[in-house]
Amino acid sequence: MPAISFQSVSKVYASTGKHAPPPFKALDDVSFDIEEGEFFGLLGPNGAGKTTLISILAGLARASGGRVLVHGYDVQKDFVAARRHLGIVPQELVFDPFFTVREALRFQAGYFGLRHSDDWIDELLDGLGLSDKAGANMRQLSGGMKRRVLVGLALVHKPPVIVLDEPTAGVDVELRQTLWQFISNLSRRGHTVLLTTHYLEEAEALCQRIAMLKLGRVIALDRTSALLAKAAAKVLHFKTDDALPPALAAQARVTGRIVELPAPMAAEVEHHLAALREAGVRIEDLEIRKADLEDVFIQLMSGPAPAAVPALEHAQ
Ligand SMILES: Nc1ncnc2c1ncn2[C@@H]1O[C@H](COP(=O)(O)OP(=O)(O)OP(=O)(O)O)[C@@H](O)[C@H]1O
Repeated sequence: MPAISFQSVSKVYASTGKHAPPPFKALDDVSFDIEEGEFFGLLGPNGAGKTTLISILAGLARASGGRVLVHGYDVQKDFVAARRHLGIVPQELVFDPFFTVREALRFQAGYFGLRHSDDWIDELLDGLGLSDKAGANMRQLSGGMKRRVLVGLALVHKPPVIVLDEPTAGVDVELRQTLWQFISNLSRRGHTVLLTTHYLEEAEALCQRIAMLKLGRVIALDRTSALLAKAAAKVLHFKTDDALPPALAAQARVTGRIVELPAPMAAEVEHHLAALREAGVRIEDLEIRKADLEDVFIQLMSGPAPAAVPALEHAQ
């Protein structure tokens, strides 16, 4: 049985009020399964529908169509059982300012009906580097520490499925490392992890499979290694102050003076260099590097309007 099963999920945000925008389809027939024990990445640009999908999974929003199962429990019909299997680390820093860290964790454990959870709470505090802050009031914590507490709160009932919605947005390198070490440990212990992130190198390093969403549809779903293999084999990286010839400009990723040009076949490296020479483009600091997940992401996101990936391809 999959840990999470999204089955033809759609979401239309209704138009509310007189001057409101028309109804908006944020998710369109999203279907895929996440297997037990998988570390799974959900990627997509701003507005792709990631948070909407996670809100439906968490029971915070209702799907307009389709259904979502967690360990076989429907998130709407069997909300309590489904929720018990889920630990959700939200994007927003929401917390109760009146509790200490330990009190907040105990309170959350009680909410899930767990009474003797102090050993686990100590392990969580230790793993998240919060032991010395256990008695601190939530108001006294830095933003990064509050985020660690949110992770603790999500895990206090030992859920088999952990969902992290952009957990490292605006977080320093040290916390990112602590967090990933901790989550990777849980993954090794058999927990299922669903991660949404904008840091593609994070997804590349951690996730076994990745789904990419664009305008509410799944446009790619595969093992991370297979997605990388589909990417351009090489990327030309250089600096220039000159305009690129139109044929190359259409394929290039330009950031200020830096240009990156995908070259799926070795021969294209030569071809690109010849085209640049012919157009009189002066280049500096040329490097030829291997493609990474960011290249795949950009290729897919800049492609034509999405066609959904057939549901049958989703099985592992
Ligand atoms: N309550 C709402 N009412 C109307 N439209 C909404 C609502 N919430 C989200 N949307 C729209 O649905 C689309 C998907 O939003 P969503 O927040 O799920 O995207 P996302 O992939 O999580 O983006 P981000 O990476 O910016 O967090 C967006 O176009 C957004 O404007």
